[in-house]
Amino acid sequence: MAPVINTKLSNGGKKRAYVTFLAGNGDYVKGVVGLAKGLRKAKSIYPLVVAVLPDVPVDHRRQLLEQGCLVNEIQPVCPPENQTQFAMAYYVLNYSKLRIWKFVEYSKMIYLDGDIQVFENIDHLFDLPDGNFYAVKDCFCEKTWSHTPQYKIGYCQQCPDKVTWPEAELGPKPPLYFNAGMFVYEPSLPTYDNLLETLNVVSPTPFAEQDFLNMYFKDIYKPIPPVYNLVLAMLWRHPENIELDKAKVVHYCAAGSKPWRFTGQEENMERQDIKMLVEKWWDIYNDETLDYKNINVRSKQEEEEVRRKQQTTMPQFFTDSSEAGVFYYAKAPSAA
Ligand SMILES: O=c1ccn([C@@H]2O[C@H](COP(=O)(O)OP(=O)(O)O)[C@@H](O)[C@H]2O)c(=O)[nH]1
Ligand SMILES: OC[C@H]1O[C@H](O[C@@H]2[C@@H](O)[C@H](O)[C@@H](O)[C@H](O)[C@@H]2O)[C@H](O)[C@@H](O)[C@H]1O
Ligand SMILES: [Mn+2]
Repeated sequence: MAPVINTKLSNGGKKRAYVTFLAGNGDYVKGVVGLAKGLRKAKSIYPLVVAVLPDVPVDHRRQLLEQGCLVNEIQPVCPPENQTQFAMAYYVLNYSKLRIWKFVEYSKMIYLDGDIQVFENIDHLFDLPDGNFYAVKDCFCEKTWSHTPQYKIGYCQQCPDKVTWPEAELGPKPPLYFNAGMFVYEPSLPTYDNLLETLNVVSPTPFAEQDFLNMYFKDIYKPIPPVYNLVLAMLWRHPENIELDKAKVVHYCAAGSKPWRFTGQEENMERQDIKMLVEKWWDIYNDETLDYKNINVRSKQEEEEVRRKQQTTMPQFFTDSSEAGVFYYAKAPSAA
């Protein structure tokens, strides 16, 4: 089922933004606050929109607004009645992510899970050619995949030559499959309507909306490098494919790796690289200089400083104003 291709002009002068998803009254709000501060630290120029389900409490919404986020309430999306055993019971929540295709005030958006941190600027991804769906390839080796034929024969797209896909027994090799914790997409009402119509006629599957999005966008999916979504399990499943110091985006999706509830008890959570990444997440979360209110204060002080300097005489080492250096000062930070 090919998606309705975006017929809108490539940007039509419309806006761009990051978008994440928040449900419930639990601790994922910490993840979103951390993400907002991380985008600010990475000097992103785009805002962070947070699509919140109605059950997100006022206090959590206030925290997000105070961090400069744009809070959009969305209605839940429930898959058709089903007996599916989701890989994680709460994955049924994640179908509500599909509402972000309605945010057509934006020409292009980058979706990021709330358990993702952006450690380096990735704004350049907004300039990827329109008409495609960009995301990082997932891995099939965690036991969350034990229900699949890939897992059962030890096949993974991260190392396609390790175990040859047995076409005779299992049919054609599965198409490339992305992790839906991060993707670059174009909001579109026709696509949104078609997504929801299609959802009503397909049976839900263990990875919920991630499976659904992979099926829906398989014809226009374009893989991007793992530096844009380091799925933590790659560190022990496919270390040969990862250069940790080059990771721009880290996805804390391995069991036990959510920084705000990290205990270090689960399998692989004793690893030094995991502990380092969790600490890096907390460094940003706890950095008060990254709070939206402080950033604004600081940029006003910097502008004041620049104005004061500009009132002084032109430094003698400039022969004339044409050589005068342009005083650079911090632009007002993005809303994120
Ligand atoms: O109780 C919850 C569970 C999930 N989420 C959102 O749904 C996303 C997907 O869930 P999660 O990241 O836990 O899935 P994983 O990537 O770990 O499989 C999260 O990042 C959050 O943005 C949420 O807000 N509240
Ligand atoms: O609702 C399904 C979820 O599926 C994905 O998480 C999974 C998946 O990536 C597996 O491949 C990994 O083994 C596992 O660790 C990881 O949690 C997305 O990250 C999440 O946003 C959401 O779409
Ligand atoms: Mn996630």
